[in-house]
Amino acid sequence: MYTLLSGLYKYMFQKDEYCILILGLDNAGKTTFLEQSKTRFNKNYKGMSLSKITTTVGLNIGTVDVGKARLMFWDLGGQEELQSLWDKYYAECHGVIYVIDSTDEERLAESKQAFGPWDLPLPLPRRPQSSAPHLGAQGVPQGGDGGWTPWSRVDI
Ligand SMILES: Nc1nc2c(ncn2[C@@H]2O[C@H](COP(=O)(O)OP(=O)(O)OP(=O)(O)O)[C@@H](O)[C@H]2O)c(=O)[nH]1
Ligand SMILES: [Mg+2]
Repeated sequence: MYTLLSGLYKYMFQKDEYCILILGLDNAGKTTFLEQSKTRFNKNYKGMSLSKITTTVGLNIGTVDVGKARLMFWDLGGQEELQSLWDKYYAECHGVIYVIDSTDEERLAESKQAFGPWDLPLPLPRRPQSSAPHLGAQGVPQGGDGGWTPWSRVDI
């Protein structure tokens, strides 16, 4: 009986959870985008002043509920020395938002390069999960394949 009721409860109220990476060069506007999304979609969220946002060292995590989906955004630091950490998150994410400051023409080539050398296979779309992957001490996803779909090569 308990199993039946808990299954029904989960079916009715549990949200499918998706992890979305927010990538892009430093100063591109990733954290600002995340804060704006949280303010727009989370009714009770009192957004922080955008002028207080400082460069991200590590990552910021933000959750936004949209209908039956829960989007967990991982906003990673974009500084050059932090870009080498990006690929640690690919296997655990369902999607990527790549932010470009279109007014910063001088850095467009750099932005393309940071996005471009993905000579790596990207994961296929993954099925949603009921709980977020475990993040280790440095905020990097830890262990286990979580039953994800195998990787497949995608050319950009
Ligand atoms: N005018 C304008 N300024 C923006 C916009 N988005 C972000 N900014 C400004 O750009 C600067 C950098 O924004 P962040 O959100 O910190 O950039 P980031 O990509 O998170 O940078 P890192 O954390 O260093 O990787 C801040 O001064 C923001 O106020 C935008 O849409 N328009
Ligand atoms: Mg940031």
